[in-house]
Amino acid sequence: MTQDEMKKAAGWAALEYVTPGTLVGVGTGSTVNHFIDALGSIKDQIKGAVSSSEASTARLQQLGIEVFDLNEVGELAVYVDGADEIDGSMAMIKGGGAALTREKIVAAVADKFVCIVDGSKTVEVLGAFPLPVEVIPMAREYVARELAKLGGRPVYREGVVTDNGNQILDVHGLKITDPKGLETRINAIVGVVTNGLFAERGADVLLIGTPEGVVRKGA
Ligand SMILES: O=C[C@H](O)[C@H](O)[C@H](O)COP(=O)(O)O
Repeated sequence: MTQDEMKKAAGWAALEYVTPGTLVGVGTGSTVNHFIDALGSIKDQIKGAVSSSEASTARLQQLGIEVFDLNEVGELAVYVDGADEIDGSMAMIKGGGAALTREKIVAAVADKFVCIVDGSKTVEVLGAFPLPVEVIPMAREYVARELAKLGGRPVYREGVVTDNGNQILDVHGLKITDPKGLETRINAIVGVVTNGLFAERGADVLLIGTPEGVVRKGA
């Protein structure tokens, strides 16, 4: 079974968490693209979606799914998204696709976060995947110096501009023993828009695509 087939299995399994007649929060990335395709198969049964990126919006609309502005809707029942890493406490590193800020916003208004991954994304300790940090462009080098003081090695993701017009620093070499504490600490650096630690608001349900089938954790 290929990695993409495992992502697809997890993406389609997430349909179970979609309630007919509701709006669905939709994340970003190659795993979520499978979920979007799955949503397309039931598009007449849902009200529409709230999207976390221009890329997901385009894919949703291509399938005929209406995309709503978050400011025009209330709470969402469910948010479905992938992750770059997820640990046993359901804390995640996200933002490999630079969509972390809008993802964190949509996740914040959802009752339930359903994380969909292939088996390579589950880890004991977060941090082997470089931690993405979205920064206001003029603050990039200042933020990089502050991140270095925390023990990381920030690398500017050259050529990438986020949907919000900002830049990304990928922080290598962090030992993330306290995900919630580090999430709060990095967000307190002036010029940081968001960091890719989703620990304060982790996942509620984890669907892992494996060669033996989809493994579920949480409820
Ligand atoms: O910014 C991107 C998102 O956080 C993605 O959810 C994450 O990078 C996982 O993406 P993929 O499903 O492509 O591995």
